[in-house]
Amino acid sequence: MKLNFKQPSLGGKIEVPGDKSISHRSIMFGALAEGKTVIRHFLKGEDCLSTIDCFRKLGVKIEETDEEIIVHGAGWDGLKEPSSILDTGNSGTTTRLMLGILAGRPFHSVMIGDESIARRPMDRVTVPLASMGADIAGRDNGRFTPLSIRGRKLQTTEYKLPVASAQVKSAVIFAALQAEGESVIIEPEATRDHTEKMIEQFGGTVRREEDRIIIQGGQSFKGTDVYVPGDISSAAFFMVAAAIAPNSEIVLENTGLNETRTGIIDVFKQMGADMTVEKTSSEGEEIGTITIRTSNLKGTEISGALIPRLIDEIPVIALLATQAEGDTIIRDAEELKVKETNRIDTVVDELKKLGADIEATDDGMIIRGKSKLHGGSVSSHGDHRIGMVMAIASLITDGEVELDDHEAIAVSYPEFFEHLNQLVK
Ligand SMILES: O=C(O)C1=C[C@@H](OP(=O)(O)O)[C@@H](O)[C@H](O)C1
Ligand SMILES: C=C(OP(=O)(O)O)C(=O)O
Repeated sequence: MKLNFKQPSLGGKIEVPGDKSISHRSIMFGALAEGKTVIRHFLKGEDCLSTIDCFRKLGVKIEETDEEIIVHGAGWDGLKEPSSILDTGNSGTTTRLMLGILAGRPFHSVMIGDESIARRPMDRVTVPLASMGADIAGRDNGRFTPLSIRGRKLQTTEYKLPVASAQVKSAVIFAALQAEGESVIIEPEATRDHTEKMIEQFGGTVRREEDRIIIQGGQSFKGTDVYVPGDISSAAFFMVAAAIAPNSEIVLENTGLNETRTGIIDVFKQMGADMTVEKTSSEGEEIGTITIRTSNLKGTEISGALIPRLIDEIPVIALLATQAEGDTIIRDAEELKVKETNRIDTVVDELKKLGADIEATDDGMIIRGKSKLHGGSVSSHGDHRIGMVMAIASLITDGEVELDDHEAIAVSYPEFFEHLNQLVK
């Protein structure tokens, strides 16, 4: 795809598509609940469509209209042995969370994903699940897909997460919900808490005591209505676009503002961005409006507890940092190496092709600011977020950007180019 924007300004108002993490979980809880769940503003990205497809193969009736997804749950026992392989596509969230569900169901299932999923570590989930009695086999001792799950009765656990990962936490929560008695999950650093919030929304209970999440097994859930807020991880691309393009001001309505996800807002503030954030609803998931204008940015340091709160936004923050005054240093972000691609390497390599002064480190990157970017040929490497970073970069390049494999963007943001063209003046 050729991108030739001639350094435009951005203006206007959009609502980004539904949050990916919440969309996945709404299908999962809807399937496990008894009765009907109606989901509005669901993300129809490829990853969430993979989740729908897997639950249909497990015997759950799911209807799709333009406005709503309707899940007809029949409780935990409503899931049936699938007669074909569950294909999780490109989605780590689908693969890992479903392992926690399937480990405790009384049937056999097989899971496979795409080439990227086949490289991503699954032992971070299969090891704690095995300690609860799960029987999961896979390539390289259960480290990689394809995985075969023989569902069994599970025991409770007290598990301290070795990595800050909401996917691992959520998989263990789904397993703990099926065990008899109380399980404790200890989280050294807070990660997104959509699973915990959704347990309550579907009529269950979960206790949080500092870094301990306490789950009572044997809970059942009741179908409900879910509104999925806009995905702040998708909004991030246009926040960066408006901050770095000249004479710009854009408004992003109904964006999710869950505290465990708003690290990017903290970074924008640290960098001195011209931005306002207004909360419009605080029931369940917080929602609000973000307004962002062309900004004079300064470099910053991003590390520690902030990392899990903006993990998927780091590639686009790297682009933002190329336009700031001074250096930006990102540390403690090794997790980027096990995403759809090694995102430290892909973002550094691709931004360099456009003239950015950026260097990979063991656990992050160093970006020197005020780079003048030029055109060039780049690739998403099949990673949706890298594809969107390069498309946003093309707004400020002197010359055309040729983006290979832009189709990957449909994984999390099918309307991305439509929204981009709408905002470009
Ligand atoms: O739980 C989730 O929905 C997600 C958790 C994060 O992954 P990790 O748990 O691997 O950090 C994030 O990168 C991913 O996009 C979605
Ligand atoms: C890492 C991501 O997703 P997942 O782990 O679900 O593939 C992402 O969306 O950036």
